Amino acid sequence: MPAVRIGTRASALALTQTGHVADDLARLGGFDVEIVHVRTEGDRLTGSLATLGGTGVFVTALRDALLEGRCDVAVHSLKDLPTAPAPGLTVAAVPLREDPSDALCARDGLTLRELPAGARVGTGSPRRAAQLLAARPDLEVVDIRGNVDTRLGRVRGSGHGPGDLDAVVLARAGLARLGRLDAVTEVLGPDVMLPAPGQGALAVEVRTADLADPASPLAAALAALDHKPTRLAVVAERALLARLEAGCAAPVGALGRIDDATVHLEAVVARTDGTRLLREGVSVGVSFGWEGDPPAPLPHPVADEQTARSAGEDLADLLLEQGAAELAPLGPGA
Ligand SMILES: NCc1[nH]cc(CCC(=O)O)c1CC(=O)O
Repeated sequence: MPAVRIGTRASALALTQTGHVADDLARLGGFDVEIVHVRTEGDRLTGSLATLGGTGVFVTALRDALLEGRCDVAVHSLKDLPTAPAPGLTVAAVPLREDPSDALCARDGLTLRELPAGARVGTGSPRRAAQLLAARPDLEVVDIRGNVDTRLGRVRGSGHGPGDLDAVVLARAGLARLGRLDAVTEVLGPDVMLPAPGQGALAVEVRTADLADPASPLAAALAALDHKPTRLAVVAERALLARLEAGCAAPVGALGRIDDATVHLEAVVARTDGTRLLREGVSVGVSFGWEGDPPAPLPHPVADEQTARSAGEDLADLLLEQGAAELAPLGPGA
């Protein structure tokens, strides 16, 4: 049986995500999968995520492991992946994404509307803070970080931590993967909170050289794992982020959806205190790249990705025309 080594961070979330991809690769390509643990800078640093500066703290060590041949495949949370391409590496699969929503995990089953005035809500994300405060200006947003269990433990009555908060906001997808949907008291719809670009999706990255033969077992298994509508949605979301020159800590939300061969992309740029939100959307038809007679699927839907990318760029330009850069810290060095 061909062997493949998958690199992962050692966090519970990374391990479950990697485990799912490992199972998929074993099923699709009959691989003997070995899991390799890689320690990343993001696991060591303890400061607020918003103050770490720069993007991709969770990603660099995994990419180094790939480039140095210590593993063959790396699984990332797509929202943690910088938008700049990594020389020598390719995201060969974006599997079907989970519900990309954010989720409120509050004490006593409370929803966002039901939280009392002045309630303390924990998040380290300026995007979540801004949209929370836009919906409920009376809340007190508390900057927190740490893994999912640490954050859930800070909710009063959770029984697992100090309980100094009334609620926290986390990605629903991460909670689903960890089997902790029991903690969710409200899934925040896109009308209230647009997720981070790429939230809920995974990126399966490999050395570009290993894809040279598209018929190789690894390339074929990755092509089968790739979910085209998810890929087009995240390409649009990430093109917007790149055009805005916004990092993962910027108060920018975006959600792409594919429906009837159309990419619908919605985005928000916010002032972190929630006093101003700019929200816009675009819809652009995509071709699904069927070719030949009889039609055969293209293995690499290049044309579609270009259309999805320009949807993201056009929406970013629209937001910039409306003053996005005056609201939020965007641009290099932001
Ligand atoms: N930045 C941390 C991170 N990276 C990916 C997820 C959740 C899973 C996902 O979005 O795919 C999380 C935790 C969170 O935001 O709650």
